[in-house]
Amino acid sequence: MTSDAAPTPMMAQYIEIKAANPDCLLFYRMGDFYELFFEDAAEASRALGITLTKRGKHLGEDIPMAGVPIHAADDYLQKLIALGHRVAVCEQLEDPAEAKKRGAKSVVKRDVVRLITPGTITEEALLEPGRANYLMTLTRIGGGEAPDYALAWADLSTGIFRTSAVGADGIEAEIAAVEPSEIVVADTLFHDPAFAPRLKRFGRAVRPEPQAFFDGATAEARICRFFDVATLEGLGRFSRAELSAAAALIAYLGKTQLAAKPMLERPVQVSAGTIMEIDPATRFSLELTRTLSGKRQGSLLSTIDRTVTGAGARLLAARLAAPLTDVAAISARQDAVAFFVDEPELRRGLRKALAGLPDCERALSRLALGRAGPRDLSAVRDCLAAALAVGEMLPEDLPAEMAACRLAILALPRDLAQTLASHLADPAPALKRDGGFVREGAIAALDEARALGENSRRVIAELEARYVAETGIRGLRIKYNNVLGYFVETNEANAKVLMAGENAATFSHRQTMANAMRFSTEELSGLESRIAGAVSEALAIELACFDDLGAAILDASEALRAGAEALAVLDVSSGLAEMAVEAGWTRPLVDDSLAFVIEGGRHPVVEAALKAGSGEPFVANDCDLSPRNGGGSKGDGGKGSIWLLTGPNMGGKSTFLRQNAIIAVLAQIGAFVPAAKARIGVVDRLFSRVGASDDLAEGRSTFMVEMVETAAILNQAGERALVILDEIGRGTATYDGLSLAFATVEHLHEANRCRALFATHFHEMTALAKKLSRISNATMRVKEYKGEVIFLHEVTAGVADRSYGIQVAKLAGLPASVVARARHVLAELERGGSQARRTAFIDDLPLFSAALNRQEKEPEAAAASAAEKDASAKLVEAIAALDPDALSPKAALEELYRLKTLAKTQ
Ligand SMILES: Nc1ncnc2c1ncn2[C@@H]1O[C@H](COP(=O)(O)OP(=O)(O)OP(=O)(O)O)[C@@H](O)[C@H]1O
Repeated sequence: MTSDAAPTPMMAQYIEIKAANPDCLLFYRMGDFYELFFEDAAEASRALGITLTKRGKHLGEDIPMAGVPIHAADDYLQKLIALGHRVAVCEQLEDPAEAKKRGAKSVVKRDVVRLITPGTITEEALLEPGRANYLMTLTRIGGGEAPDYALAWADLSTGIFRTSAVGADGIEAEIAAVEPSEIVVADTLFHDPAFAPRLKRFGRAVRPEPQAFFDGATAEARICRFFDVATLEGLGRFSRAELSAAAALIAYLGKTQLAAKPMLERPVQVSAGTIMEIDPATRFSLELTRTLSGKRQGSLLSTIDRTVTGAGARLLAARLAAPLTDVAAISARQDAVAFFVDEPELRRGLRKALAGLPDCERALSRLALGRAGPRDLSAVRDCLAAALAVGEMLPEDLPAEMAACRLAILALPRDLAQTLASHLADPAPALKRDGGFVREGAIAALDEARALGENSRRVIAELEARYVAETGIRGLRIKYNNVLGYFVETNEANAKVLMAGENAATFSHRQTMANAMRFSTEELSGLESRIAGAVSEALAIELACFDDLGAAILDASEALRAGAEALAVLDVSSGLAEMAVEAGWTRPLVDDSLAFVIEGGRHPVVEAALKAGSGEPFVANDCDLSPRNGGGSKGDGGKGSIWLLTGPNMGGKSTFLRQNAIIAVLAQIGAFVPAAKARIGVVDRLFSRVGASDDLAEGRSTFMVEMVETAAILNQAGERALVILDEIGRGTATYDGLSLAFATVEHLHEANRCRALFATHFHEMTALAKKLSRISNATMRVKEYKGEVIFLHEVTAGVADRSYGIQVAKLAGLPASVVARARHVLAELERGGSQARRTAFIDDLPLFSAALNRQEKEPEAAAASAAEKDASAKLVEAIAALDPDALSPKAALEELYRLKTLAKTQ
């Protein structure tokens, strides 16, 4: 390296730190900015639209640089994280003055204090209020035929920590239910060609880390160390895979949070079988949390969400992602909703008390991580006050779930609430570094220091007036800047007065400016140190108060968390009650039977959309998939029924299918449902295949995706499953499709024996109702009026007489000539007859005859192709050229062979 190529000490430090964090954008702290260099600068400039500049040279080349000011860093971080970047935050670890003491050229000590990754953010500005932000680890233990898998997930911003052992088949379903922002897997699993394709669907969220993070042998010890316990026995019986996943999560937190220790609750096991399994395709097609186009607005969650706090919205999302299967637990939740339905006054009062509350759970997490500001303290204060007010509202006699909430609220520390209320100013500033967040009158010493600061300012004003009087200079001013501190300023002409005679002893010259001169005086310096002392003393008192309040909050964190959770539960229950009252929902009966009876069911999202749009009413429909002889478990009674639904396009089939699945989901999260009456025997697994989707990223066509998903259903659905299938087999040739649809329904009936809804355009299938005992036909009613079709959206028993596809096509704006032509073809086809006759009809039709003529002529045309003509001509020529008389017998034989070869080439 030549001397001009040697990096400056600072650049050498940068390069070293960057080398240790190669996969992150490095935010390198320099004064009031985070600077980025080299490729990082170019990337950040592209992603954030910030200016790319340069600073010095490295190896003879300019060093690209881009910077973001500290105060705006959160906004920039948010964008980078949303784009899938990871950011290493490198801070100055000492005062620059300290570094200077070591020598003029020494560099301020810096190091990375935190890696910001999508799954580990905690800042309010980077998080969505109503959405949990999960970091997840996936572990595989044991090779061979049957390895064990487990997941662990945690929300750093709220402290939730869960583990779950999963079967190999259920991994994607469980990941989809949690919707993590980041999934950490061992690099060996990440690169395993047999497993890697399964991770592909989660895209950039998946992150490989060293296998050592997942080491099973040290897992338990690592977890115990983190929670400072001697054994995990009291927490449940975790499988080895679960321990490995939980320990890996803790290891990853160590790597990203470095010194700071997040406040996680002890891990809670989510045991298989307690939650309705819903695979990713079903979640997608039912639009539970996102619409088919990926938006939150318009999903089931956004339609039913009447919560008024961020924590409530998160809890509702979590409940919707994991409907229960335990009847008692469902009924306990229903009791709470029912209570709020019956108590409108209390519901309103409670929702008013909770509305707009800050996020206490997230404030607590930031406090534990040492990243809190004054507003986090005031968030705790406000939540505590609201919780205590809610506690007053709640009567003693409550359903179990609410009674538990009330107990948690009553256990909240009232003295802390008082301390916070009496100490914190309102509103609080965002940053603690400038003080101003402690209320006047809270701490006597602080009031004194502040008064001194204030007084000193008054004394300065008095001093200025005195100097003016004494010197007779009216333009004399006392000013302040960071370099000189307080100083006296006059213009040049007046300065002479200050420098002459007696004045010269008082005013000592400090600085000459373009049109002013600056002086200091002893009195002024004395005052200045008194003021500075008072201000810094006041700040020190405030910061100490911040620490004390923070420590007091953390001491009570368990109770506070429980209280915050209680408020979230009350928010969800009262929100669901609000929804139920607003939209006329009812409490479903959920039991252990196999019943599935919905009377007057509605699709909440379509109904809301109709209301907001055309204002048309939604037509309610019944559905009954119960076993034929009641809900028993013997004989036919133990097997669910199947409805075969036919009807016109746009008739409302998909809506009907989906609404029944959605009602089952709502019932099992403990909500009321959009139906006049409903009885649902617990559904343990929900499958929905509605609508087509390509999976081009994985190289699968629409039909292939449909078959893969159908295969999953037929292989996995047990008798407690609910299966919704829409137009299976439509993506291939008619007969193939029809045969597949037939076989699928037969399999559902005979092998899976589950409750199912099956919509189809193959009217031939309705014959199955005669053959299979638990199949019924249902259809969407339509009316025809003057050749137009009117959709009644009404489901009735029976079979659709036709599909009305052409009428729908006309509504869609197909050219009139095409519609007329299609009617004509249809009429001919419907005249029926044998396949041969039908083909003959079609052949007679003008368009088809044209096509046919072309087809018939095609063989001739082919025969007359140039190449063939050439070959025949050659053969004729060769025969003509022969002179049999002139040939010996041997030559004649040779000629014969030659002709034969010529003929073969034709
Ligand atoms: N019960 C209902 N009451 C009122 N309007 C409805 C009802 N069901 C469906 N609709 C309206 O009809 C439209 C079409 O419904 P849907 O997509 O369910 O039809 P479909 O029979 O599945 O059609 P296709 O066979 O073409 O997929 C919906 O977007 C909605 O506006």
